[in-house]
Amino acid sequence: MQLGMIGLGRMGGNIVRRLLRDGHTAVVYDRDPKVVEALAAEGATAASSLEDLVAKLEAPRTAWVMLPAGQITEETVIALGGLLSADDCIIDGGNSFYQDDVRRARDLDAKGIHYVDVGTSGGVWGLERGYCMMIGGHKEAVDRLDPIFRTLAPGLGEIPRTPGRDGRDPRAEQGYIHAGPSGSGHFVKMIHNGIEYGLMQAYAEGFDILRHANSPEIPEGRRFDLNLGDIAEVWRRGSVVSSWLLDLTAAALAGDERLEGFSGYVEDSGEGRWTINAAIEEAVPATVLSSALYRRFRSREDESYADKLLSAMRQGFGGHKEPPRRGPAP
Ligand SMILES: NC(=O)c1ccc[n+]([C@@H]2O[C@H](COP(=O)([O-])OP(=O)(O)OC[C@H]3O[C@@H](n4cnc5c(N)ncnc54)[C@H](O)[C@@H]3O)[C@@H](O)[C@H]2O)c1
Ligand SMILES: O=C(O)[C@H](O)[C@@H](O)[C@H](O)[C@H](O)COP(=O)(O)O
Repeated sequence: MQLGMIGLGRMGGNIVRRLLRDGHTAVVYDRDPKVVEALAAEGATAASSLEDLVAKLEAPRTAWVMLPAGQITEETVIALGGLLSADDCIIDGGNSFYQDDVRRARDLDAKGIHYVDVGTSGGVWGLERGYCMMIGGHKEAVDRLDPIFRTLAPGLGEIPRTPGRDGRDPRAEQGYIHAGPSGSGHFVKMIHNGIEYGLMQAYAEGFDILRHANSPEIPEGRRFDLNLGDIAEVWRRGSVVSSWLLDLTAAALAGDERLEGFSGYVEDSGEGRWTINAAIEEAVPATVLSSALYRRFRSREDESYADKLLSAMRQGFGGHKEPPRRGPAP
């Protein structure tokens, strides 16, 4: 099948590569001509603009947008909407806010253009492992794009089949679902990322406690100098907390247990915040996910005004002086 790809960064470039490997064809555009040239050398057709990309696609056309979410994606979807015709399809595979999808799908529907939102997970490993996809849109469009999704998905692989799923939609165990109408794909991906924050935070805190088990504050007879790399490794094998995030943790600790290459400033791209907004709207308690999000905010402050205020109040009511700040653990 033929696909137009706009945005050839860490995700879009490898998605195209995985499609080319499986016999699909691609017309590719990025504002950076160097990445366009690189993919053209691997067999894609280069486009020099959105107009050129649309002109090089055969009808009914499919254009996959894999750009930074927000304004850039919004402008590109609007521009494509002006260039494409009825029965063409726009896919947004980035981490867009699901309410934007609902609006865009409604606007494009008026022109007969399909809009499909694809929450895409797998990061830079997707080329080899495949991408887990959570898809929203009209059945007609999603079914038409099935050859693309089938190639991009991981497939059954070595994961044992879940008992009791016979007769259910086989796409889920291949690594993709049609979640529902437009917006639902990104809604599911949003919650996936909210969970991602919580899981990451749980591992981070657990390993931090292990690391401080030799702290001078612990009575001497029960201090432990633990090998975190080995603990991460052994937990990967048969333990209850094994997971891909733990695999990545083990790899990071094997490389440099002191994590010297990181400052610990943890960004967020929005999905965690939207997850909490959804929880509030639904009145669903999301204590772990909220606290993981707030911990990221705290990670960006060397000195916290709130913490200073805590110290000031404590000193005020009890005369408690701040002890000298302890340095980082060895
Ligand atoms: N990196 C990940 O692990 C990951 C995983 C899943 C989803 N996503 C989402 O996928 C989308 C793309 O992520 P990425 O990691 O590939 O980003 P990236 O920054 O690696 O790549 C973005 C690409 O878009 C190009 N670009 C920017 N503005 C453009 C414009 N106006 N027109 C054409 N090209 C333009 C850039 O030159 C770059 O090549 C984002 O929405 C992101 O949230 C990322
Ligand atoms: O499932 C995935 O492949 C990741 O979740 C992916 O979507 C990406 O790495 C996030 O955008 C990072 O999100 P934050 O910047 O919010 O941590």
